[in-house]
Amino acid sequence: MLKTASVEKDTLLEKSLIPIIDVSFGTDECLMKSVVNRVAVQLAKAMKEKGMAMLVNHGISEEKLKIAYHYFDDFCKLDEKTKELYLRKSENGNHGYVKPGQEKFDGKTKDIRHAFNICTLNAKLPDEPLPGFKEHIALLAKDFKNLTGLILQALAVALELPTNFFVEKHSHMLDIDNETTFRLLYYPPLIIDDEKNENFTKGSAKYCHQNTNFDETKLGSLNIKDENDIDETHINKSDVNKTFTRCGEHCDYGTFTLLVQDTEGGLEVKLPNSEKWQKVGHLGGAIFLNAGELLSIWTNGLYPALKHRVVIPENSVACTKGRHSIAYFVHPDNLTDIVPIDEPSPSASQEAINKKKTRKTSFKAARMKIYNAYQHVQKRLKETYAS
Ligand SMILES: O=C(O)CCC(=O)C(=O)O
Ligand SMILES: [Fe+2]
Repeated sequence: MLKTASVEKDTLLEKSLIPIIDVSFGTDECLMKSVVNRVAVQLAKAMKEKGMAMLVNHGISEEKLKIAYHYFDDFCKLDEKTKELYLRKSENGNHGYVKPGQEKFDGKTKDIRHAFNICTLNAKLPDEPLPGFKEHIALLAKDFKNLTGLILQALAVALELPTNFFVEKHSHMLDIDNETTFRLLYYPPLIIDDEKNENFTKGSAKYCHQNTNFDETKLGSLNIKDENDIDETHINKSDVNKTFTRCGEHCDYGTFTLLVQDTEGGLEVKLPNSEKWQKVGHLGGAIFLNAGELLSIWTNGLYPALKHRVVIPENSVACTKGRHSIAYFVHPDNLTDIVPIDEPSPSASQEAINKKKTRKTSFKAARMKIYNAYQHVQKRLKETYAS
């Protein structure tokens, strides 16, 4: 059995049901090629059967991640007025701060978490109140971008396409004309109220100030120093995962997502062709990779998008600890046509289209769904932020 840092029992990691892929690569080109080929074989199996994998030896240092978590804690601690200056505004795209309760990933349940979407490093970032924020995020984002390059190559090799097939379609990540997003997340500790707490207002979530002093040596015990040090969110027992949740069920919209979490805290998935929610668990230092909707459309469902959510954990240790995560949502350049790979794109020559006429029915069906990457993500974002 795999030794994980899970406090939850019965996790997919514990049961060795999540493929673990070693992605260590150096700067040597020959070595890199052989790593791409090996990762391609493992990724093909993982994506087909599970829609997910855990990446290890990826080279992104724990230290860099921790500093990013701390920066985001400091951001969440700023007064409301300052935070408002950085709010995500739909009319300006996806960039910016998202307050707890502002998103409903499943369309009905409010997500209790702070999020900061970074779509480009040239957009407004809290460098003034938090000197060094931008510089640090830029370094970390570069690491995620490099790792993404390797995965995009491996995916192409896995699908017997030219190695740079996907790389070329993702040439503007974190730049203009591309919706790739680096997202900082903080899930506050939760106090589930049994209605005996007199500070508790029935049916509402109350946010206090942040606890930024997370201390790994306390893993497994409550991360609460004293009453004044808690960013506690009280919620009514009957509202748990009904009115409020940590992140409602959804599939990510793009090609794939890379996700790191500092601690367990309710991440669950539905394996392909299963309706059962299963706990992921926690493998310290690993990066969780999950397939998104565009990869699924591109591969005609061969690599299904992974349904996932973050629930309010039943386990009181997992529940009363704050949780940090960072998601790197990989998106193709906006004008990329999203057409199943074995179908000609609308911009392909008439000759190529004629060649495919024998498969009239399936092509017709695919054409009905043709849109570019930008149109797809905009449609999905509208659904997520509809109040
Ligand atoms: O924080 C997590 O573990 C998952 C977040 C997530 O799925 C999302 O923001 O799309
Ligand atoms: Fe997600």
